[in-house]
Amino acid sequence: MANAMLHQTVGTFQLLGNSGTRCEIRNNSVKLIPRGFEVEVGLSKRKIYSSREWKLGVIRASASQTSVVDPVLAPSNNGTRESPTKSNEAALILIRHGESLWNEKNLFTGCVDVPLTKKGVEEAIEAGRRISNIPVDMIYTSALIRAQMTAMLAMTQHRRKKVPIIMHNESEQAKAWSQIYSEETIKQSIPVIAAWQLNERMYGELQGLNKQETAERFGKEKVHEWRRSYDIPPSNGESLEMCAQRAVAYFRDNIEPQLQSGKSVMIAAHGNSLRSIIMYLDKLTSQEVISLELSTGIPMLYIFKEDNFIRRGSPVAPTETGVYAYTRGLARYRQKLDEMLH
Ligand SMILES: O=C(O)[C@@H](CO)OP(=O)(O)O
Repeated sequence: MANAMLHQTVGTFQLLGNSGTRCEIRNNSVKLIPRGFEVEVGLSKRKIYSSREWKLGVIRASASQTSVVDPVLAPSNNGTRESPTKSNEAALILIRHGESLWNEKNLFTGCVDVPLTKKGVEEAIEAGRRISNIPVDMIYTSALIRAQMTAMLAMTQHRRKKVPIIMHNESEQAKAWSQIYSEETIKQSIPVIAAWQLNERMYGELQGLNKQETAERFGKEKVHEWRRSYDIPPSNGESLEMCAQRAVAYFRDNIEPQLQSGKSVMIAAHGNSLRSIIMYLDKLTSQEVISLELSTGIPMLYIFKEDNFIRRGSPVAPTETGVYAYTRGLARYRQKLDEMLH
C-alpha cells in the first residue's frame, strides 16, 4: 500500500477475515466483497457492510495515510454525490425554530435574539427524530440563537451521527482558528452556516410588545395587516416583501447551488423568513402567502430535482414508510443507514 497523492486511487488492499484474501480494485470500484470482512487501508480499518454498496465505494489515499470513502456519500460514477440519489436529486428540509421564550409570552420578537423554551427544545428534538433518516449535507440557520438551537438539537437525533460544525467566516482570524486538519474528520462533519439574511423579519417598533395588547390598542385588523399583509411594514420594520427580498436572494445565491450540486440541505429559520422562501419554492402569489402559517418545530420536506422543488409535506416519524416511498433515493439512503448501523 504505497503512499499516494490526495484522492489518488490505490491498486490493492488487504481483506482481513477468515480467508485473508487479497483483492484487486478495478475501475475505481471494489467488487464482490463478502459481508463482514474488514478492509485495511493504510492505517485505518473499516468493516464492509454489504458488497453492493462497495461497488460504488472508491478507496482514496492521502499523502501519509489511505482512507476509505464513506459508502453513503461516495461519489457515483458520474462524479456527483450519492445523496440521496445519483441523479442530482437532493433533499431540502425547512424547520421553523421551536417555541421561544417570547412566543410563550406572546411578544413580537422579530430580530430580538431570544432562546427556546423547554417546550421549544422538545419540539426541536422531535423534529430531529422525524428527519433522522433524511440526508443532511449542509445546514443553514439564521444568525439568531433560537434557529441555531433548533438545528443543533434536531441533529442530535440524526442516525448518521455526523457532527454539525458552525463555520466562522466573520474574519480571516476566525476562519483560520477554526480550521480542521483531518480529511476524515471533515467527512464526518456537517458545515453549519449562519446567515443574518435568514433572520426573522425585523418587526420595527412592535418588537417586545405584547400581540394581544397591541391588537386591543390599535385594533385587530390593523395588527393583522402588520402581521400578515405582504407589503405593509410596521413602523420602522420590514414587510414580508422586504424580508423576502433578502431571504430569497440568499436562498437563490447560496443554497440553491448546493442543492444543484446534489447536496441535501436543512434550513432552520423563522416564521416569516421561511414563509417568504416557501412563497418562492411553491410559486405562491402575494395573496396566497397571506394565509400561510407555519407551526414551530415542524420539519417540511422538499425534493429538489431537475431544477424543480417538489413539496413532500412533513415527515411524520422515522418509521413512517410513506415518507421514504417519496423517492427511491431517500429509501436507499435509509437502507444504507440501516445497514451501517446494524
Ligand atoms: O413575533 C415574531 O417575530 C413573529 C413570529 O413569532 O410573529 P408573527 O406571528 O406576527 O409573524
